[in-house]
Amino acid sequence: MIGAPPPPTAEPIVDVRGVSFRYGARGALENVSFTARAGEFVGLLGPNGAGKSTLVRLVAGLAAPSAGSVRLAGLDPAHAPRRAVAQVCALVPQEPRIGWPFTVREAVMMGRAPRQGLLALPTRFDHGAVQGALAACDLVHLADRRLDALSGGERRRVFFARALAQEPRVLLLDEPTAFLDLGHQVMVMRMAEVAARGGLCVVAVLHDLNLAAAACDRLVVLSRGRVVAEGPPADVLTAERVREVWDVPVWRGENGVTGAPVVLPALPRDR
Ligand SMILES: Nc1ncnc2c1ncn2[C@@H]1O[C@H](COP(=O)(O)OP(=O)(O)OP(=O)(O)O)[C@@H](O)[C@H]1O
Repeated sequence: MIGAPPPPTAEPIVDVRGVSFRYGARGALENVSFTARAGEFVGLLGPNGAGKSTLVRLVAGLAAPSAGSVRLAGLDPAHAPRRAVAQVCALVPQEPRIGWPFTVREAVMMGRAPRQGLLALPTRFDHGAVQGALAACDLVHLADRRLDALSGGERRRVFFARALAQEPRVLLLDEPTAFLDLGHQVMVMRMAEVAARGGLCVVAVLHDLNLAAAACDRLVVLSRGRVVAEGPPADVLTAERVREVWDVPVWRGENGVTGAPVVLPALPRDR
């Protein structure tokens, strides 16, 4: 963890209260409440199908809750103008899509759209934001490469850079470390931490409990559409809770270098 999170008294910029959501007859979220503040890095954890992506989509305004309320810097994101929402919040979805003929630099420049006038040429501020995002994501050497000539992991970094170039107040990341090698997993988590320490509110869906424990200020655990735990990583990631929620017996220890909690499956091997 880099530096300290904001005091718990700060106003939440993401404020989800008593939210439920259904896909047709199937309930995905049930009475979920959750807040996140500027300067905070919050990890959303939970097994497959727990409702994490659905919650992120509601915060980004891509869907409206069937009950309860979502506020994003005071906006109702499902009903506010998309441009106003995009000036506050950038989402890096699980499987971002974009037309292939673009270069990395052009794709990252798309993040500037909510800040540009219709048909206006990019300003030096736009170019500066794009260059900064490319540098932060270790993409400068790939800037003129076409997206279809990148590996899956490289493309994920491009979408992260596009979100940073958007200069949002809230950064929503859905599994930002999927398909990345260990070095780039750590790089992305550090970028998220640095963004939070710089004043962004960062909310990331994560499956790697140990990366989440090492980097996040606070963890929120979803299970079957409900919040079942919330708090600092060391309090949330107990062996009992991981076994209960993920249905796997684990060994719970501590990273000898950082002090962060570590959980590893504790299944005896069949020999
Ligand atoms: N488009 C959809 N139509 C119908 N049901 C859906 C749809 N998307 C998700 N669901 C269901 O809603 C529930 C929550 O899904 P969601 O994708 O939010 O879970 P998740 O925690 O992000 O899972 P994962 O870790 O597997 O990505 C699951 O039961 C899922 O099957």
